[in-house]
Amino acid sequence: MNVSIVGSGYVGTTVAACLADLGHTVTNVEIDEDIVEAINAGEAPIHESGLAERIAAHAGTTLRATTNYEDVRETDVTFLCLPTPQSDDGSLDLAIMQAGAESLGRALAEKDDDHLVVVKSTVLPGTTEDVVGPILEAESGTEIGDGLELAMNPEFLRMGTAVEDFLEPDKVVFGTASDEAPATLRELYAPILERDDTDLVETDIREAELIKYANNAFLASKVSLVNELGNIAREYDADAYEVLEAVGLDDRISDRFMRSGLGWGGSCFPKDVNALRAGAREQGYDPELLDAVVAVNDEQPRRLVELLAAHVDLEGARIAVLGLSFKPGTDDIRKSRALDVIDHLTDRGAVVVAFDPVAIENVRPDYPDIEYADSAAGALEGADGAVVATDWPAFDDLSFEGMARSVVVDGRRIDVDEDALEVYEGLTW
Ligand SMILES: NC(=O)C1=CN([C@@H]2O[C@H](COP(=O)(O)OP(=O)(O)OC[C@H]3O[C@@H](n4cnc5c(N)ncnc54)[C@H](O)[C@@H]3O)[C@@H](O)[C@H]2O)C=CC1
Ligand SMILES: O=C(O)[C@H]1O[C@H](OP(=O)(O)OP(=O)(O)OC[C@H]2O[C@@H](n3ccc(=O)[nH]c3=O)[C@H](O)[C@@H]2O)[C@H](O)[C@@H](O)[C@@H]1O
Repeated sequence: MNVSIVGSGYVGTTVAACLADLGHTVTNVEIDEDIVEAINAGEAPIHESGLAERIAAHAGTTLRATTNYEDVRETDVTFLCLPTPQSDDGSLDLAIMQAGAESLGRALAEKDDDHLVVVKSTVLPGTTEDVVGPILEAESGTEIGDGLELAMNPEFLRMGTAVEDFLEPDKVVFGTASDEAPATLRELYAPILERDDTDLVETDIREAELIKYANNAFLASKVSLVNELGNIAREYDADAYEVLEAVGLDDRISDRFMRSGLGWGGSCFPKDVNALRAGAREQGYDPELLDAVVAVNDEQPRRLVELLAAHVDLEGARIAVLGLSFKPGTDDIRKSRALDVIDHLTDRGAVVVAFDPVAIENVRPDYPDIEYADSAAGALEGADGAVVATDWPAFDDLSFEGMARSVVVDGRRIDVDEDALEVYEGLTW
């Protein structure tokens, strides 16, 4: 099938490369010329395992990128993979989606054949039909249902394992409002749907939109609940990891997303939980539980720094921060809990020396006044204390030798030889 993908970030680039791998012909429409150039040169514009080789294999044949929206006319289906960030008040900001829909609609005005537009971005219920649809109709001069079809197909991939998650998902969700769209989507996803482990959910557009938010809200809530239980466990001098490992043996609960500590960050959970809270309020419902989920998450970095302050006078102290990315396996620092830890430390007068295997250059512009080290050992050298903010595997079994005082507060439960340290505190154990 001939497919166009608007927006070539984490989702758009991954989906494009994977669809090309499944045998489709794919055009990425992207406003960033550097990204377009990279893809056309056969290079991955972002770091994701398995992505570079797929782009290299298909670029120039069945995969190409362009800044020209008119190229969508050569395709049968367009996926919108544009950012849906949060506004200052936490609500969903649709400005980029609206601009993208306008450009797409204008390009489709000159197309005679039928076209299917699929929203893949995370959007609140009603956005596809009440915002994107009317813009497409107005700009293209074609009515939905009469040459133009709409569908919603949320994406559940995680950063760091994006390719694997897209090609081997637990579920695929199609939200449609016509008879033709499901058949087209089934054909497009055929090899993925043929897997025994992939469930297909076919539903209406509103449900598909909400499934995505409910999914993220559930996972973020699970981690906040695990953190609250971890905080309580610590008060009782109990080990939350042992407790929750046992709890996770219950099939109804599962052992995944059970790691307590510094909390959840990233470009998705924070903005999506906030958009759902703001959207719920707009609909007249007060989402008290989701408010608490965010409140618990926001407290964990402060709690970590309090634990350290119980052992080290932070004013003027040299503190190593190990890990900056919002989780291991990525250089993404958006809403990383590590940044909150750094803010609390510097507010209390500490001298921060940070290390991360890949994310330092993303942090430096916003934090030019802290120190950065080339290695974990370099960050620890002469430090009066250390905090673990990201569970990079490379931090397991680290030697904390060289610290002025080996006081370590761990927010992520890495493997540590506690007996070799003066003080070792786990945030929730
Ligand atoms: N990053 C992730 O792991 C996941 C993200 N999502 C959702 O997918 C959507 C996209 O997210 P990401 O790929 O992370 O965003 P991103 O920010 O990585 O990429 C978006 C791309 O769109 C481009 N763009 C902006 N305006 C444009 C326009 N008018 N025309 C063409 N291109 C334009 C940007 O230059 C950028 O390359 C969001 O709604 C997000 O919530 C869903 C599942 C996973
Ligand atoms: O909507 C999205 O964009 C994506 O958001 C998350 O994916 P991602 O943000 O890449 O990362 P996760 O692996 O879910 O981790 C999110 C945060 O939760 C934290 N976490 C996760 C699991 C856990 O047990 N404990 C924990 O603190 C991580 O450290 C990280 O900060 C979801 O897992 C994806 O399914 C979804 O598609």
